[in-house]
Amino acid sequence: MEETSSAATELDFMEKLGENLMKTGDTTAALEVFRAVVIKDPHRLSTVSAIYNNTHSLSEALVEEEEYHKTQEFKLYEKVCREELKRSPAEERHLRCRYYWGVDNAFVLSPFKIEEINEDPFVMLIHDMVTDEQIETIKRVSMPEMKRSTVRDDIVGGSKRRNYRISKNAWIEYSLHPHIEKLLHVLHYATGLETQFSEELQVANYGLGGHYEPHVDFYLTGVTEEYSNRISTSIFYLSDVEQGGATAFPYLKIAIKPNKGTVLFWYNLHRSLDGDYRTKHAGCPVLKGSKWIGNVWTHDRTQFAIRPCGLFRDYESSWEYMMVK
Ligand SMILES: O=C(O)CCC(=O)C(=O)O
Ligand SMILES: [Fe+2]
Repeated sequence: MEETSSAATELDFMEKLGENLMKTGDTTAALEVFRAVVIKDPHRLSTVSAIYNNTHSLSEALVEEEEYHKTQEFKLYEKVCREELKRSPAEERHLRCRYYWGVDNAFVLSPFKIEEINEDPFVMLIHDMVTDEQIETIKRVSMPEMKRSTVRDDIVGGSKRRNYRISKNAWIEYSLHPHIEKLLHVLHYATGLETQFSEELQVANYGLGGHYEPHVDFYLTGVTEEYSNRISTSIFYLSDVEQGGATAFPYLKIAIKPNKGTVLFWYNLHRSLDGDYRTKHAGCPVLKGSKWIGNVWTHDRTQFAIRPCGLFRDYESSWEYMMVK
């Protein structure tokens, strides 16, 4: 429904009020105001999330990382990395391992080995999906291009180096080699997603102590029809890691150990295409060995055949995870 201009002004005002409450440090009150805004106009979820996240980090700009390290979220992340916090067998009992013949039964002769990791948000592992030959090619072409990783700055734009992400990475075009092209092709058959709407392959390498602290992969700002959001993440594990280096989801209590050739897949967005904050995840510190991964971020354009939207906006279920406590 179109907003009338007076409703818009009221919502603008409420957003400003929320922002000011954030600056005074009263995040609980701010969130209440933000929630009221989103209930009135769900389309404002992305602006409200951006205000929330921006103000949050701006107010802590100087000591941001130290402050973050004191939060419950960070403690949760550390526990999940150390495997001190896991789901109980009861919580996992509905999850299955199964063979999947792929879209159009195209892989009936060599079905995908799917291990369901979580139902909602959906997370799965696809075992033995990448061959050693493909992995060698990916490493060979990306090695000379590897540079210290940066992160996108949603506040002032651009990218910068941050201590919360210590690794090297390179962006590789799929068309560079048939082995790399095949990754996308197979990913389509395994997931049903139109993988032509994917970013270039991001190859990353973490050395000893390398890590990537909790974050979401979806964009908080800058999403347009032209540049859509990251509906899914697929992490191609290109090496094993002797110790540490799991991909951890603090709120889901899941830590996935890298296993060479396996792909970890999850949806970042709700069916309503709102960001799902339950998917916050991290690369735990590498304690021994070296970790290689390839990231494929597929965008949400024309994915409705495989993932139609629901009847209702479903962002509510992940709202509380937006706030870093
Ligand atoms: O290293 C990992 O396991 C996670 C990497 C990640 O989350 C990312 O590159 O966005
Ligand atoms: Fe990520």
